[in-house]
Amino acid sequence: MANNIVWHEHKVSRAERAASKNQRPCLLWFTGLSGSGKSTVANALDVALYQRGYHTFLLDGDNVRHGLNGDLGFSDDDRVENIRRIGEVSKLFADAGLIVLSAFISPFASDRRMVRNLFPAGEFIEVFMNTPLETCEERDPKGLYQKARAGVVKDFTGIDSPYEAPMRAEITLDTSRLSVDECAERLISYLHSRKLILDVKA
Ligand SMILES: Nc1ncnc2c1ncn2[C@@H]1O[C@H](COP(=O)(O)OS(=O)(=O)O)[C@@H](OP(=O)(O)O)[C@H]1O
Ligand SMILES: Nc1ncnc2c1ncn2[C@@H]1O[C@H](COP(=O)(O)OP(=O)(O)O)[C@@H](O)[C@H]1O
Repeated sequence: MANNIVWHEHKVSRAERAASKNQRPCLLWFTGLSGSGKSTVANALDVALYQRGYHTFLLDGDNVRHGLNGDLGFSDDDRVENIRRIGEVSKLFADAGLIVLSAFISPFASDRRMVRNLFPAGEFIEVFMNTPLETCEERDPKGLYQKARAGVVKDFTGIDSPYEAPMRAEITLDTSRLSVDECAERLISYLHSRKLILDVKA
């Protein structure tokens, strides 16, 4: 596939780019059912980091599926390709020195492992939104569970398409028990404790 293509080393390294931002590049990978709070919590963390002066970028399921992955649906194969592309894009943003927040259902453990393996140890942080299906379905912010139960939407995660829960996520959050702010605080504390952000300017 990549015949006759030579990898170019950049003159400015990812570490140098990140050091000038007082942070280490990393990827926070939010995974969980639709309605589990991935977007809401990722956005809250994004705002909190931005307000403290860190450089971030948020990639979100619905938005990426409008553009880059507009050709993909929700078959197993399309979900695999969706996550493969997003993993590569996340890596590019991290190479730019950013703290990347990616919020996708990413139902298959093997795909999440593939993305993890693109990153140096400690720079892929799996955030498992372990909100019970009942709560997600009760919230049903987009009315999709109702459509899935009625058979109007097919292959819906948690209903007629599988979700493989992470076994060893770095962080697990249940938004039926924690507020948005509590979730964001836990994530900030984690980043701080791992020295991924160096100086919290609260
Ligand atoms: N069949 C089916 N199953 C699951 N989700 C569906 C489906 N059809 C549409 N949607 C909407 O698409 C959003 C999930 O896209 P993702 O790219 O995160 O999915 S995946 O990681 O490829 O499984 C998901 O967004 P979130 O609710 O934010 O998770 C849904 O709004
Ligand atoms: N503690 C909480 N954390 C995150 N979302 C919550 C919480 N409590 C209620 N919600 C609501 O649940 C819904 C979660 O939807 P969303 O963030 O889009 O989830 P996902 O991106 O996983 O599909 C939103 O309507 C949000 O306002």
